[in-house]
Formats: sequence, C-alpha cells, structure tokens
Amino acid sequence: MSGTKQTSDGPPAEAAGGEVVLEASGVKKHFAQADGLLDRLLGENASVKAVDGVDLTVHEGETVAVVGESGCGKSTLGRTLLQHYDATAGSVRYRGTELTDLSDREMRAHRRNVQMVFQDPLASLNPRQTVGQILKAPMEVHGIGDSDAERTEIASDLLERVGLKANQLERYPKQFSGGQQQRIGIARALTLEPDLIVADEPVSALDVSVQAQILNLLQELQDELNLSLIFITHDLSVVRYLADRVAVMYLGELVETAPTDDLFDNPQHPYTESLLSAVPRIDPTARTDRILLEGSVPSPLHPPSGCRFHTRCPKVVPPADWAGSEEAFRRAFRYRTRLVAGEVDPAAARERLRAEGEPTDDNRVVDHLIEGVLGETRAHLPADAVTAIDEATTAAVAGNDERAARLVEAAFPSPCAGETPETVTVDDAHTAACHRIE
Ligand SMILES: Nc1ncnc2c1ncn2[C@@H]1O[C@H](COP(=O)(O)OP(=O)(O)OP(=O)(O)O)[C@@H](O)[C@H]1O
Repeated sequence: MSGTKQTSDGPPAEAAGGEVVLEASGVKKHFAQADGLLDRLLGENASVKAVDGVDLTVHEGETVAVVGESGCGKSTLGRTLLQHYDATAGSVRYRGTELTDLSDREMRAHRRNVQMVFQDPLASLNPRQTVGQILKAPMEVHGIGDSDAERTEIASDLLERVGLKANQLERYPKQFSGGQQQRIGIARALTLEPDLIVADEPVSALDVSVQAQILNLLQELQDELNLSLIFITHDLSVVRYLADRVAVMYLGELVETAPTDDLFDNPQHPYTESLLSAVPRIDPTARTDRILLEGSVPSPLHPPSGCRFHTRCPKVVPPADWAGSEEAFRRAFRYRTRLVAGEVDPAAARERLRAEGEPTDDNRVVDHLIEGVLGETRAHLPADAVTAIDEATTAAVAGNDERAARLVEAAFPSPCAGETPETVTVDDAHTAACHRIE
C-alpha cells in the first residue's frame, strides 16, 4: 500500500491504528560477568547476553505482548527500551528521536513519555510515603500543576480513574490489598501522561481473582488514553484478548512476532507451539497435546550455537543425508544434547543397576544409559549412528566427556545447531526465525 509505513517486525502503521511510537532495532543488553574463578584469574570476562539483537516496533494505541519463559530476557528488554539500562548496542527511537544519544538533561525530560508498571506493586511503592505523596512526587519533578492543591486534585482524579477513592490519598501502600496496590502503581505510571507504558508481569503476583480486574483496567485506560502498551508476561493465556501483537522471546532473541490471532491460529516456531500448547482452550475440540520442553532456558552466558532453541527443540531438523526417520534422529539428537551438556550420569546409572541387583560392569552401564534415553529407537537408527552412540557412551562411562561430546556432535549434526536461522516473513506482519520455515 503506497504511503503506508512498513516496519521490519510490525504491521503497517495504518493497520496498527497509529504512528510508530517506539522503534528498536538490533538492541542488545549484555551484562559483564566473570565466568568462573579461572576466567577471573585470567582476566577474561564473559557477558550475560540477556538481550541479543532485538527489533521491535510499537505503534500508537497498540498493545504488544512480549512472552517467553523466565530468564528469556523480557524484563531486561523492557528496561532497555525505557533506557533504564543503557543498550550495549542497537538503536531505540522514540517518535523518531534516537534515545541512546540523548544527554542526561534530555533523557530526564523524555522520561515522562514512557513509564513502567512493575510485577510486585508493594516493592515498587515507597512504604514511607502516602499514596498522595507517591502520586505527586513525579509531578513535582516534571513541573506538572501550579500548586500542591492542583497536584492533589490531579492525584485524586487519577485514584478514581483506577478504581480507588479520592479519600484514600492519605493512606500508606501497605493498607491496601495487592490488587489495590497495583492500581496505585498504574495511577503512578499515569501521573505524567505517558504515551507508552511497559507493564512487566503486572498481574503475576496477584490473586487469580483480581488478575482479570487489573487486566481490564489496563485495557480500559489504554482505550481511553490511546496509550501504547508493552505487556511482558511468561503466560500466553493472558495475552489473547489483550494484545494486538505478540513477540515471542527466547534466550535474548525474538523467535516469532505476529498479530495475536495469527500467532494463536498459525504458530510457526516450535518454541511458540510449545508455549501455546500450555494455554487452556475453551473449545475442547481445539485441544492440542501439551508439548513438554525438557529442562530450562540455557544460560545466556554461553548461549547454544545456531538456533538457540535447538537444545530443547522437539522439531530439530536432521541433516539432508540422514538415513533414518525424523523421530529417530530427534531421539538421538536429544541424547547428543545431554551428552554435550554433561547431563549423562554414569555413576547414577551404576547405582541404579546395583540397587536393582543387576551387574554393574562398564558395558552394562553403557547399555543402561542408552536404553534410558533411546529405548526402542535404537533399533530404528542407522548402523553407523548406533556405533557412534555406543562409542560416545563408552567414552562418557570412561570419564572422557570431551571425546563423548565430539563423537555425538560429529554423528548427529543438524543445521539447527550449525547455522543461525534467518528471520523470515511468513505473512504480512508475521515473522519467525526457524530452519523449518522456507
Ligand atoms: N543485572 C544483571 N546482571 C547480570 N545478569 C542479569 C542481570 N539482569 C538479568 N540478568 C540475567 O539476564 C537473563 C534475562 O533476565 P530477565 O530478568 O530479563 O529475564 P525474564 O525473561 O524477564 O525473566 P523473569 O520473568 O524471571 O524476570 C537472566 O539469565 C538473568 O539472570
């Protein structure tokens, strides 16, 4: 469509209902950290790659949900977009102005445009201040209202707007329930009339019974004030009716971004599929089997090569010359991942055999380990794959973990481990980064 602004990860501005408010491109936030005693002694620092090259665009009046498991980098992304953290690399533009270049004075003035609502409302409110003081403090800093009386009036209006009573201004945060405290947190975020709010897990610390009320409040305020909202959550089930678009984050990167209905109806990335499989469906015929991911998010100190999700992906791609079935490859690949991560434990296997009164010689331990992971799949693997697994497991049982890792890496290569997937446009504003997508 001519004259319509098309952004890399988002829908055309007109389709999204407004101009671009925030545009992040290639944003990284790395935290310096000495990796271990040896590294510290050698002066070598690894960095925690909490956010590692994110493109994200938010339009006026739009809600973009950022979802992913704990530790994927969602909060760090939110704080970096708001410049609470300096970006390690990349660009963050607010209504066309590059934020990473602003002077301290310019940044102070900019801060009123963007605000944050936090997960733990009580921890984010000063316990020694009354609600009135909490709401009026930012107004004083930014010169809003000509007098204390005027600021008190604005604070009273705000309190009523978030569903509390104006006469509660003199109370302290701990005199309120969790849901009410979050209403105060939201009122505080609104004091400076921002354009954009980043809400970081705003309901996950609240009782289920009040979560919907707070979500409804956010939505009402957003409609009323034409706010843009970045909604950070680990729980995809809360975003379906709240978000216009969803960005799925895994280990510092966005793996899929799509309009909400598209993402729910036509997920492309196996990580998105696994998150969606955990979302309860109202329509039982639409039920999909739960995909259980093994383990937790790997450390962002040393993220996996290639596609960062490959160590947990249920759909890892076999090499072109693989002679067996995809399913057999994936079982073998899972074994590779565990051997490489040092998670195959010969001592524990020997102990189990002993407890069951079985022989505990090395050959028996090797068989027991392979049996535990591969089961009947072993019979469906090509002969050279079986040989590689036997040799690698024998090396692990002999204590040579490095050789074990080398053997399985050579026997079970995958493009997912070897090459970083490109971000592909699936459909209009729907993008995903996975080797399975052409
Ligand atoms: N200040 C910091 N210094 C070092 N590492 C950090 C820092 N802040 C976050 N991290 C690390 O960065 C990674 C991403 O953390 P982040 O809190 O952004 O993830 P998240 O997806 O928001 O998870 P959660 O929902 O648990 O907060 C984690 O491994 C975390 O330990």
